[in-house]
Amino acid sequence: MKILVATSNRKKLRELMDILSPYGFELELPEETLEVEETGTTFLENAYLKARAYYQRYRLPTLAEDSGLVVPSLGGYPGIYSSRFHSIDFGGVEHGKDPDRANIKKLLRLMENVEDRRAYYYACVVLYIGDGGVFAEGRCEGAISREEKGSYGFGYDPVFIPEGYNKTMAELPPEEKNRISHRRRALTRLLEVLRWK
Ligand SMILES: O=c1[nH]c(=O)c2ncn([C@@H]3O[C@H](COP(=O)(O)OP(=O)(O)OP(=O)(O)O)[C@@H](O)[C@H]3O)c2[nH]1
Ligand SMILES: [Mg+2]
Repeated sequence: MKILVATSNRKKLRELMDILSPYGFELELPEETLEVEETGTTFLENAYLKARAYYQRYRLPTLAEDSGLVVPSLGGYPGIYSSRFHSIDFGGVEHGKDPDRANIKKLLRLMENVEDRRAYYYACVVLYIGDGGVFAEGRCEGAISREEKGSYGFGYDPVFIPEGYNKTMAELPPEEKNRISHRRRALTRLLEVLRWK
């Protein structure tokens, strides 16, 4: 089954493809990336906004995903602001050319004196097929390290230690991350909802 993927993040796309291709899904990138403003107040709303925008343009079954890192001791931040955390009005703005690095720098700075380092990744996926769609969610529990390690993955992976590991997500090869990630869990649930597996 061919599905359009409503994302501008190539690394996210790669993970979605690696997880879904064994189930016979062919994921396609749109010809043109749309600027979709993520104005929702939840991951679900933002995933729907992205899916609907691409569906309305291309009229094809569309998969969107909104995800982020939730740190309870920071009141749930970065949360839905994960990709632009460095630039938002919370705990001071962090400058830098690479947004992922600036996000990590800000997170580690805000957590310098924080003992409770528990965190989780969250993903909400939406498959939009016309008059609506189906959604599913997934979580990956873990903790925030004190220093960056590893070079696989993207985003906060160099400082996220998944539960049961003593390595960061960025030290795990892609197959391992894709076995335990929030994205994997959300997609597995989506396939169950669709009775696909
Ligand atoms: O280290 C990480 N490993 C992950 O597995 C992961 N998943 C999400 N995140 C963070 O959350 C933002 C998503 O924001 P997001 O869903 O809006 O995606 P995005 O803006 O990158 O692309 P798009 O799909 O919206 O076009 C990302 O940028 C990252 O900062 C992750 N960080
Ligand atoms: Mg986004």
